Amino acid sequence: MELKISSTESEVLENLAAFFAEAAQKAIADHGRFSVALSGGSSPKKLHELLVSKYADKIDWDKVYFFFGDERDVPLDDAQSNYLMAKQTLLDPLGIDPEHVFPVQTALGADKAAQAYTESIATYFNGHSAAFDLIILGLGDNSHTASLFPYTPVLQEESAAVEALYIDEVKMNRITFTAPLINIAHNIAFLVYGKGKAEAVKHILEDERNIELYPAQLIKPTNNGKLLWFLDAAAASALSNK
Ligand SMILES: O=C(O)[C@H](O)[C@@H](O)[C@H](O)[C@H](O)COP(=O)(O)O
Repeated sequence: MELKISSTESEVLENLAAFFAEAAQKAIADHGRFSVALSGGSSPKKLHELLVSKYADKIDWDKVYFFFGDERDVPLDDAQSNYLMAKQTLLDPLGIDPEHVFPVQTALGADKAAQAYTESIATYFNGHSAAFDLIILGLGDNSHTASLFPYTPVLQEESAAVEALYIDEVKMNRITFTAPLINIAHNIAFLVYGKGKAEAVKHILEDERNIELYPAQLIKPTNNGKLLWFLDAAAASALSNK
């Protein structure tokens, strides 16, 4: 695991954008395409905007394939949709071919959408191990990541790739990558900035293992992948070993 602590939010975003570009270039050179699972929430918006403003002509975007680490069980044109946020801040501005974007088909209903997403991922990886080239994750102030929330059954999932479940904390169904799917990725990058995340970062990185309370502790590469934490000083401020 690698901590990349920057003094400011903009430096964190610059670092992750540069890592994204490097990972994309390596994957495209190695196997002709780059599979990335985007994070939801608000933190990634500025990363997307930076990729558009600075990397539009530095990455072969036509060889990038976009998935979503989790999705809210809402229509894809709903303001809460992670797909809609990515469409508005990244996919449309870059003119990404919709054929290269895999939204969670929430119109099917949560359970069927999770099943369909599992099949889409298997088809993309053509029966091989679903090892994404990059999975970007956020961190909630309650230590959840993707839609792996505290005290939910999905935390115990050891084989399924995608699960749908009702999350009482947010009063909605979510569809989420499971920890086993995230952990086989070649690169896993947390993007966490702001003081409000400092306690959660400390829980995940320094407190005793308690995955029910701190689900993001589940995230550990199992396929020789890289785990990187892109943090600003504020989000890292509660760490004793920086
Ligand atoms: O669908 C979601 O909301 C995300 O996948 C979720 O895991 C998010 O990354 C964290 O809640 C942090 O969200 P913020 O970046 O908005 O703080």
